[in-house]
Amino acid sequence: MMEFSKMQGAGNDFILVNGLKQSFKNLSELAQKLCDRHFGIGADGMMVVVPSETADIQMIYYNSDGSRGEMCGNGIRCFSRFVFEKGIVTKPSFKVETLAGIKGIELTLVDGEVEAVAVDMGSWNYETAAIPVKIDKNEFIKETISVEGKTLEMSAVLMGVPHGVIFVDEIKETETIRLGAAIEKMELFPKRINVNFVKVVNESHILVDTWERGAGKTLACGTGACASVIIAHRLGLCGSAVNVKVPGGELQISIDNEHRVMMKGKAVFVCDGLFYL
Ligand SMILES: N[C@@H](CCC[C@H](N)C(=O)O)C(=O)O
Repeated sequence: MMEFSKMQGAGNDFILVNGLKQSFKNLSELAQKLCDRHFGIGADGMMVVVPSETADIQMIYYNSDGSRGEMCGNGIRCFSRFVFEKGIVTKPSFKVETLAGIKGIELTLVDGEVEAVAVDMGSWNYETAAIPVKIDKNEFIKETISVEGKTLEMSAVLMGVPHGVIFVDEIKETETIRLGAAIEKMELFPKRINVNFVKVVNESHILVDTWERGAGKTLACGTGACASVIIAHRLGLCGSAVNVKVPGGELQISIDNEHRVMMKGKAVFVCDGLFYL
């Protein structure tokens, strides 16, 4: 038996495991087992708490298909509330090591309760070699792709994990699923890619629907919300402080003068339990 917590951030749901108390042989298999919505608990991803030599604590992230993700925006907010409320980290401002670097966390406490979590997501990278995109160009901005009989304009950015952003007049969930699934696995993206369909409402409000690499269509994607704002801002479609509405809730994203992205949103406990291995 193993102890777990289930949490969600804007409907992006996760299983959290304290790796300081329990050790596991194969985390990829464990993630697939726990995240299975029929035979397991059900979640978009799994996070394990492990010690860090360079930050206050380290987050290991796996997608529901068992692949490792370098970073997870909604996940790190849940992870931060988890380590604070379980007494693993005792201060409301701390640092979390991820495969995409060290992220600064600021918990908003109201009457001792974590009301919101702000994350300094760091900077982004447009270089095609870093994202990666298999194309003979330095950046992948407003490029034409053909998929499932459609011609689309897409931009890509690395926001800890690879993201594609496509602006649309209307978000259609069926299209997010049909096109997202096909784009994720295009040869153009050798490490696969997350795909965000974005409708700009005005310069401070956008709607985002995401197909996640390794997890499929989810109700929210934190890094995807950041990537969507970064690209929309670069193309002059929105300002530097944006409210992002996703199917499962809302996130506040802002870009500062030093090219750092800040993300703020909720992190909610669903339940604690024991899982039969
Ligand atoms: N849900 C996420 C992103 C999780 C990782 C992603 N699926 C990948 O493997 O790139 C978020 O909130 O950022």
